[in-house]
Amino acid sequence: MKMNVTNNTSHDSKLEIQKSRRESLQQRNALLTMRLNSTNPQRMVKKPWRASNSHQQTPHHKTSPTITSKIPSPVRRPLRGNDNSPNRLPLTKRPTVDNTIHASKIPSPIRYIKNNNAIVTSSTTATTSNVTENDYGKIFSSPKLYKQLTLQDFEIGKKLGKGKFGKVYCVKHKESGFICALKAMDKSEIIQYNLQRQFRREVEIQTSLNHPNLTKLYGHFYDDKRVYLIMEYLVYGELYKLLRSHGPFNDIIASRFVYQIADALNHLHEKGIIHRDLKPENILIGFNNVLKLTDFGWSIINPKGVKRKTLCGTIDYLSPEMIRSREYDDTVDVWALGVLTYELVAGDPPFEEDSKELTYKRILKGEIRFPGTVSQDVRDLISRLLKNDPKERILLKEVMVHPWIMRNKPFW
Ligand SMILES: Nc1ncnc2c1ncn2[C@@H]1O[C@H](COP(=O)(O)OP(=O)(O)OP(=O)(O)O)[C@@H](O)[C@H]1O
Repeated sequence: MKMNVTNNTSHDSKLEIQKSRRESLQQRNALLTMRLNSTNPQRMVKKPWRASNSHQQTPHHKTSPTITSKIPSPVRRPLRGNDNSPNRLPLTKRPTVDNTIHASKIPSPIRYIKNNNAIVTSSTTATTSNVTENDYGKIFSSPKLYKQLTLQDFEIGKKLGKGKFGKVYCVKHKESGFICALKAMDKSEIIQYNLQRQFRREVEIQTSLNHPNLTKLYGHFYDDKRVYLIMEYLVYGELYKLLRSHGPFNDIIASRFVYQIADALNHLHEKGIIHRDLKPENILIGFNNVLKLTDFGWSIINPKGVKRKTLCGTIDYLSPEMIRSREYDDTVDVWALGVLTYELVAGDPPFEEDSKELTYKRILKGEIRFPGTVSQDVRDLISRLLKNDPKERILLKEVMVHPWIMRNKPFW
């Protein structure tokens, strides 16, 4: 639901906004309840969203994509820690995620850009909760409840996915009816990989953040075997899967996505946090194509001016200074945003090669080859983000007002 709030908003229109926000929360809960119960909502038929400035659409653009259940998951090469580091994680392929409900129950998020009335029509059979967004955080941060939370407080729904250290489920908090994502991780594995400190840091950082484009962590609890993270539930899953199934996005969609991630990164940097693992796998999609950056496992609180040296991230997204083992700062996220922007409009990362060594070589060379379908405006932005010298990289605030963004913004 798109709302324009101006400074002169009257009391009445404020009430109107609050009301529509509440309604949209109820709609959200209704859809989530449907998904939790795996009921079969009517297929929501909507006009495919078309870009009004169609000249900007790439030949790859499809107007009505559907997320398919079995999306081939090309090998990504996560790189975690120095080769000698005890914390180095195995360089494994990302696990395949059971995405069946995404495919069968809920249409592509892209269709929601201009037409989200479908949420209303589809929710008639579902039960709704009266919990408002502000209450969500309170439910789990209330000292009384927080201390007492156990797995029994949740109704466990579908498995949403599996990460290296745990499984993620769609769950309903029985008392409030609030639907969220619950990530369960084995304590023994955290200890085995010596990740206690990293885990604690991830929880601390993510709990302290509050931004529309960052996945909220409402709280956590544990039992003898596992620790559980209660997270905001992002109904459409990973941006990576959408990109794989949809192909490159047109400028209107991609610019909106890039704007949101630039905003999220800017917020993190203002708080002195570097994400260090930006990539489409770590971006989840909520209602109305709102993107949420997630996975703060490699984030670090980094006071301004302090440089870091740890090599981390994913090979295709590594910055030249990281590859050269030089000191770096939050501009590594700006580089990664350049790689992400390229991947969104071209379909693949800019320096992708068959081997790690060749990829490194291409990153260091910094030569960007654009497919003919990529517009001049976005080429300009990508070139400014992917500057070899970190000091020359465009500021995130400038990204948000770059001509590519500004020209496409009216069509979001
Ligand atoms: N908040 C969420 N809402 C909806 N789906 C989620 C949420 N968090 C995770 N998922 C799904 O569960 C999958 C596993 O997530 P998880 O965070 O455990 O692992 P990961 O990020 O894929 O890998 P890693 O183990 O490297 O962190 C994700 O790929 C995503 O599809």
